[in-house]
Amino acid sequence: MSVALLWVVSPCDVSNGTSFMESVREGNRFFDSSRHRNLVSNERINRGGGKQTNNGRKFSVRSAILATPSGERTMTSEQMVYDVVLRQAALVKRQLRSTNELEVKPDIPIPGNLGLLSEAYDRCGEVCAEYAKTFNLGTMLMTPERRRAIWAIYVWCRRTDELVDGPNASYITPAALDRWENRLEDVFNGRPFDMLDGALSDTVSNFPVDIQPFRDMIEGMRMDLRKSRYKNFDELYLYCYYVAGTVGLMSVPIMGIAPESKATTESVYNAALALGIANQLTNILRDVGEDARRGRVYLPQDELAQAGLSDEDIFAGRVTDKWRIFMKKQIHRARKFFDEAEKGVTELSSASRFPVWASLVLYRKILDEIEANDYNNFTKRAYVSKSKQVDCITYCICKISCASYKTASLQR
Ligand SMILES: CC(C)=CCC/C(C)=C/CC/C(C)=C/CC/C(C)=C/[C@@H]1[C@@H](COP(=O)(O)OP(=O)(O)O)[C@]1(C)CC/C=C(\C)CC/C=C(\C)CCC=C(C)C
Repeated sequence: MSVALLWVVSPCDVSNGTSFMESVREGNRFFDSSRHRNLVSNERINRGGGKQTNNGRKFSVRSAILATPSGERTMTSEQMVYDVVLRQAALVKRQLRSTNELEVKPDIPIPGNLGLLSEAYDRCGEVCAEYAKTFNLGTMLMTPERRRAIWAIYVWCRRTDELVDGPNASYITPAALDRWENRLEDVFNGRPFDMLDGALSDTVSNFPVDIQPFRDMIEGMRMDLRKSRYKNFDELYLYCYYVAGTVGLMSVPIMGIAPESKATTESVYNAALALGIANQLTNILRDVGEDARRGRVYLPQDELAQAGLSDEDIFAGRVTDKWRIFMKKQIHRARKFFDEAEKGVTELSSASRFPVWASLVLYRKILDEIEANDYNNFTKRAYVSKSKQVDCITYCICKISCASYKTASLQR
């Protein structure tokens, strides 16, 4: 399956890492960039200039995130990430204010043989259907424009993750990630390299999506290359934001906030961030054994030490009482993030709620399964059975129907 996706990632990338790098370096060769640059600048004018800021040129959150010149951090990870949340929320609000303006949007030219935007989106849909069946099913409730935009984002995230987690991961260097980031900048500047990038280029020109979460996801991949231990939860939080919280921030501008929602835009984005963090923490707790076999320990080192545990205990894979107590605390923390996320789901546009609920409920259930395995996440993979998945989905449908009923009665 991964090989199939890598082909989708870039047909010339499969054989070895060098051709991947070549492809990134020569990313614009199919493209008439001068023509497109004009089209993009026209588009910006049509949108009242909002897009310029959207594409991230005016701010550099990265430098805020990292450090002072002396190398010391001045804020916690949570504070720094909240900056990105505020930025994305501000962008959405700006776009809302300018929605009355007439938009004449040029098509993004798609490189490659097929040439058509709709085919590019169809290919994204196929990848989604292959890799994320349940989620893909949920997207069927969304409007066609939203559904295909979410597909395009999904595919970009999957390709980014495959760079460090796929079969060619050993070829990936920080320089290759830099090239992937350059290619991302090209996507946001309307200069896609391949058809899948083309779908994303079109998406980001249609929806108020900020580039920063995309850059930050690549930063998470860099972190994965250079780091295999996390000193404390602050460090882990930043990693979880990079690789998963970003997905929440990328998705909400597409899914949309319900017009009747009274919640602030910031609070909805915060909930989206929380869902990403909760999912990633859960993923980490489920995969402790698997990660340890790759020499990785994502659990906060200071909390392990406080619990009287060390990396050696993890590598030995012994489920002791100390481990159970430690795990209970970690699970408790992940659930808190799910609770935070729940508050945002009902604020999303009605057609987007179902896939989000489904992903929240199914992922949260993994925590119950870790408990049911008596905290043995070394040799047992917590897994939600098909019948439990059906129960979860039924629960989501009920929850959504109740919420819609309540809203309808309030409006009457
Ligand atoms: C409806 C929905 C879930 C939309 C998200 C669609 C989307 C763009 C997904 C991209 C996911 C992806 C490929 C991310 C790459 C990095 C990565 C692998 C992150 C881990 C996901 C699990 O993936 P994996 O396939 O490895 O998992 P399994 O091993 O198969 O279990 C993550 C753990 C995190 C993914 C993060 C999310 C899905 C966050 C979603 C948040 C929202 C959609 C915001 C919802 C809004 C509110 C207000 C709550």
